Amino acid sequence: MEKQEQTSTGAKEFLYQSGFGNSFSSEAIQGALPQGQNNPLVCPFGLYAEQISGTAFTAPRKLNQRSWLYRIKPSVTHEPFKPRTPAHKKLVSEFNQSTSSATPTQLRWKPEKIPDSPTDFIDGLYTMCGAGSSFLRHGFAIHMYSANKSMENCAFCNADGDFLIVPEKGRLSITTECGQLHVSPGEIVVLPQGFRFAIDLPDGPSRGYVAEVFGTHFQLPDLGPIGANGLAATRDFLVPTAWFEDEVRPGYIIVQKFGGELFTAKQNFSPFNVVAWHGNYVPYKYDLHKFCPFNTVLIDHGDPSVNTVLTAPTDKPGVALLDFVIFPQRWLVAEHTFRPPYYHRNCMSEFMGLVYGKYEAKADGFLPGGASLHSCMTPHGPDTNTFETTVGRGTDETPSKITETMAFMFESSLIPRVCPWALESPHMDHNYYQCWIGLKSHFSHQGSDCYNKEM
Ligand SMILES: O=C(O)Cc1cc(O)ccc1O
Ligand SMILES: [Fe+2]
Repeated sequence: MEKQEQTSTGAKEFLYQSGFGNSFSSEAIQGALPQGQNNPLVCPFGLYAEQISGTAFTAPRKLNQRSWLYRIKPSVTHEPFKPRTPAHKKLVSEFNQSTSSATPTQLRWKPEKIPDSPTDFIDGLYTMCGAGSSFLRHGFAIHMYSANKSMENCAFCNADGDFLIVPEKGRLSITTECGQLHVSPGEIVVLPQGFRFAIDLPDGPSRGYVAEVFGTHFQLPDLGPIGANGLAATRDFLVPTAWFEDEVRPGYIIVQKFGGELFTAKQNFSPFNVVAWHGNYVPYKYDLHKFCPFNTVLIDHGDPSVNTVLTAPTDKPGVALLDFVIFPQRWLVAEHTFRPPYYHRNCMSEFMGLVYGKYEAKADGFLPGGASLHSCMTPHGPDTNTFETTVGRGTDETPSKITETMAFMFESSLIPRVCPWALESPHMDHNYYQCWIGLKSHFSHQGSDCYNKEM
């Protein structure tokens, strides 16, 4: 099924296909997709057939991902890769003592400024933290970006892993080999390992978050007792339709991220020259406002896993390499319950960001474009203000709605190491711990009606 994207601004509209994990197909020129076989001796219109494999050839069928691209010239038609100069010094794909530090401290960052000098998505991308190794195909990296200009005469290709991009400010107009996607704050986009893409900034400055997973791909979570419906619905995932340019582009550069280092290769044509394609290895976007949350309807604060949009699994059942979890608008109806997140320590590590609004556990200090990290077993929870005002309200059991907010969490079973520039960042909130220091003892042998008394 193809869908026309609705835009109220009159911006260029792109066509999308809908679904998750489907076998998709698309042709920009009718008849360009070979029928009945993948590599005919001569492809329609003289195109080259090229496969992109996102899983090992022999991966079980239900996990196997690959697509066939029919293009004007094959990707291989370029000069040798050379290290990009000057080197990008803030990208990491192997986390060890020489690249990053271990710290159990609660960390929080204020939003990064939009750069003054011309900076595109590639130059504006920097790794915050991560674990494991892209070389060993197990691990993840969390990056952020702050950019003010479109990529020009170049395409990016990430050989290390899949990018899940969460824009917080400014739309992204992304050209991929499968076609184009518009991604606004409040939407996310997944650009799987190996696809070439170029990011334009139609609104100017842009900022956001990126989760990168090594060695696996995002999938929808099982719904268990929730049943067959709810959370993110397959039909709300949008995949581009074939779009190509048949252009000579002298000095066009492919920038390849390989082991966290950037390499460049020159070619004289646009890599967005795929006239038709089919397969199940594809870039896609999803509007977080379409998420159908499930939650408590009587007592207690449920675990945030119920808000999982996408999960990148490990080999251990139920244990994620990286879960993408959201905290969207929703009704709170629990009775005699402390409704904000509980105080907790978690064997999983939690990196959080905020797309807009306020987060229910933090009255102040956690801002759109900012971030926090609570690593394995590091205690955290609502700040003093949130606790005092919630408990101070007493047994207010009327339903209340959390509105106009979109916070999210990247949660991993691997323990992140933090990059030096993130630890030394001028945006680091060195007073973060203060948000809990004011939590006082309300303990009383007389019972629990002590909250409104001065302690
Ligand atoms: O720490 C956080 O704010 C994220 C979180 C939210 C929640 O509702 C329950 C547990 C949890 O880790
Ligand atoms: Fe948490």
